[in-house]
Amino acid sequence: MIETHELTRHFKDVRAVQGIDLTVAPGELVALLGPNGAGKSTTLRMLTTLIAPTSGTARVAGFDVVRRQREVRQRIGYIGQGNGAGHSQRGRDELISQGRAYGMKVVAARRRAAELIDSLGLGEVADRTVSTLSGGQRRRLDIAMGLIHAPELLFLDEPSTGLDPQNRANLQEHILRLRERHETTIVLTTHYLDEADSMAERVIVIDHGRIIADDTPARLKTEHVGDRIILGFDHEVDAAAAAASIAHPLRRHGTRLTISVPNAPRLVPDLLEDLRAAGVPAAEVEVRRPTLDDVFLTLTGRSLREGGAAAETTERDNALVEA
Ligand SMILES: Nc1ncnc2c1ncn2[C@@H]1O[C@H](COP(=O)(O)OP(=O)(O)OP(=O)(O)O)[C@@H](O)[C@H]1O
Repeated sequence: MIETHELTRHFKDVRAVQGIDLTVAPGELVALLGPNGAGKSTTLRMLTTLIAPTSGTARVAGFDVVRRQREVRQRIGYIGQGNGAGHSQRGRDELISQGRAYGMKVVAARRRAAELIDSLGLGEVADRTVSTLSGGQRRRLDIAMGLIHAPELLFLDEPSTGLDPQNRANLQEHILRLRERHETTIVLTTHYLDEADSMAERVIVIDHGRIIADDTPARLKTEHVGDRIILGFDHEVDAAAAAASIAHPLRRHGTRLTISVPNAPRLVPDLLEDLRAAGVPAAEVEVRRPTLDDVFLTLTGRSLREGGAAAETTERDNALVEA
């Protein structure tokens, strides 16, 4: 569905995108994750023919983005960061006009608008003037606009930025449902770690215009960071004795041990039992599973949250229990 080779875009001396090789198969849901200024939007704008690459090539839906712009545009939907929908028309009419702009017959545009209003839960608001809609409703209408011509491939640039957590969750659910129904390939950009983690099967981490990792969220976390088990003991001498009996890599700080393991929840029961059998039972245990931010931190030495890159607090799987 998408194939790029050394895709590059410079703005004077800013190297926004530096040689991206990317393949996206039909039906995939891919999230481009990276801090502000990483080059996500610029990549999307090249793939949607809005700007030309400085060098390199990209084929989207089977056509070259520079030489066959019209063919590419007919096959894709693009929902940018701004608000596409106008203000004075009713949502339903906006949708129908958009369909007409894509050359659809009025009957077909009406039918498709009705279908999207249904799939995106816009039933109650479709007949209201766009200017009266809430942020979340507007964003869903934007998505319907991008889908009116039934594109094979949908690009969403930060679809949920600016929405409150409830509206964001709601929008994510709609995107997932929509994808199930219409089998659309979806590429979205986000700087919300939880959004990339929960929605995408594949996360492409971009930093300084380059792809630095590309995998499922679970594999990114296991391969780049791994789990940690933190054990607390009543006395330092017990912690030292326990450390000597544990085969996994670990660090000791006084009465606490931090153990690095691939799959903590499965290891904890045996580990606790072994320590009890060895006469050095743990007093506390905490399992810490990595977030995509930990992955980014491991890869770059920086946090995605720095500089407000990702405002959302990601829930860590921290369970502090009495052992
Ligand atoms: N039209 C432009 N002219 C000059 N520089 C630009 C232009 N568009 C983007 N840039 C620069 O290119 C770099 C990449 O920007 P881009 O918008 O692609 O990042 P991003 O990852 O989408 O960030 P954000 O999450 O903030 O949208 C930034 O340094 C940006 O300032």
